Amino acid sequence: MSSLEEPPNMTSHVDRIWRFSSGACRPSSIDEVGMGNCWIEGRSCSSSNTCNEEYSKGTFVWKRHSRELSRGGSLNHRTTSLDRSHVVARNVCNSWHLPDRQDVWKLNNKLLNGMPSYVKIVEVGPRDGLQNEKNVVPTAVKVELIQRLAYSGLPVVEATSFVSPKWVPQLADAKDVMKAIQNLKGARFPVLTPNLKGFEAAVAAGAKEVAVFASASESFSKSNINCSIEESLIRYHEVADAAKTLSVAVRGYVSCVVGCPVEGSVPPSKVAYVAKELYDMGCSEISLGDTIGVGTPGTVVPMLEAVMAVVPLEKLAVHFHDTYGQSLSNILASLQMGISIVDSSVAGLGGCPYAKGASGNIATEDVVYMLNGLGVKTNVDLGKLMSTGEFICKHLGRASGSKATVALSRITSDASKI
Ligand SMILES: CC(C)(COP(=O)([O-])OP(=O)([O-])OC[C@H]1O[C@@H](n2cnc3c(N)ncnc32)[C@H](O)[C@@H]1OP(=O)([O-])[O-])[C@@H](O)C(=O)NCCC(=O)NCCSC(=O)C[C@@](C)(O)CC(=O)[O-]
Repeated sequence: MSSLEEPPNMTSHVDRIWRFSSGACRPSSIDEVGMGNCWIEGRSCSSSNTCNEEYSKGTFVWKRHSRELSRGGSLNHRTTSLDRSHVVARNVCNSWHLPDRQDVWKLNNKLLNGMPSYVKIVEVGPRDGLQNEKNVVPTAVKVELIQRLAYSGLPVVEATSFVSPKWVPQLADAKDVMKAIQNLKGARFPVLTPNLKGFEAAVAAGAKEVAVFASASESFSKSNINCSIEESLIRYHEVADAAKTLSVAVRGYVSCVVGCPVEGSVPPSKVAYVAKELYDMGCSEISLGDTIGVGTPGTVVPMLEAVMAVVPLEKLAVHFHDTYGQSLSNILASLQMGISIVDSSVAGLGGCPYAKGASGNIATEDVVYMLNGLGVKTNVDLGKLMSTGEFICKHLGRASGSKATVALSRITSDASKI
């Protein structure tokens, strides 16, 4: 296969490590790496160095991107707070995995057909992630997590929930969290509100956006919010009306869009009904949640078709839990159908306290990695995001649920040993 035929992200793992291992291509100092003098590209190699030659003929795609990044992108920023492997990781994330959309297009015209050029990622880790933690995370850690996520370039970071502290004690400090992020700029910080009481408390605490959460399954509605679907819609009408008066945007979630832990499979018509109700009452965005992560493209596509028939495509978001490892394929199928808003959780944190056995959301790092590979813009800095994931995982005392983070960390730690 010639280099032109080779898909940009298909370089073998071993080959990549070999390239990293090439001693002649190593940076002579951390500055050299940090300032974007990308050593992988071989610019700092001598002319007799094979590495230079290899990259000039084999990796035209990322090479052009390295140049773009060094002009205005994050490779130009001198990083003092990150250690050497972080900087290396950043270079890897920001150059290697950013093919030119045009080139990918030529190679994979069919795959990219209909796909958006920009995807808005809604980070739900501080809410969906931390609501399910056994131990309550200190407020200061939550606040730092939110700050770091916003600093990574995420446009929306769901911050917390104004729900009953008896039901979800993990987020009982919602007011304090909101107070601490009042002056944080660069992202929007919606919060969950299950009723008017929660909405009023959220607005009083400074929330400018809220989210209501209904279910397409009667049983899940009962166990999650202690009322029927219809009762929940009445409550959410009240919230939506109050929000309209205050010009507060409301996002609407629909849970159990393909399966329910109690009822099993959920018909697409039921999902479409709840989604339309939420949309009609004034929700500006409808997020479709596969709460227990059972969906595959085989069930997700018909569900999306049903919802797209009643709610405008641009108002729809997808929210996949990764219990069965299907999230990325479901996201890809959703993007191919034109969806351009994806929910995810840093380090794959989370799960729903009322859906036993459901694992966390798909890791934001893995979504960004895939979108970078597709040449779809997110404006998220994968290096900063990965170090945010490390920050929260360190605090929680567990490994990251992001496969991209695990793989990239292994590569960079191999590189730093050389
Ligand atoms: C909905 C309720 C409140 C009903 O709870 P309830 O017990 O039926 O409500 P109630 O009206 O009888 O009130 C009981 C007590 O809660 C208080 N209360 C009532 N409302 C509030 C409030 N907003 N904030 C604080 N306190 C509240 C109320 O004042 C009262 O206090 P008491 O008189 O006993 O001292 C409860 O069931 C609840 O809080 N549930 C939260 C469930 C939750 O947060 N689930 C996780 C999020 S959903 C999710 O993860 C799915 C999603 C969105 O990610 C998408 C997906 O993956 O599918």
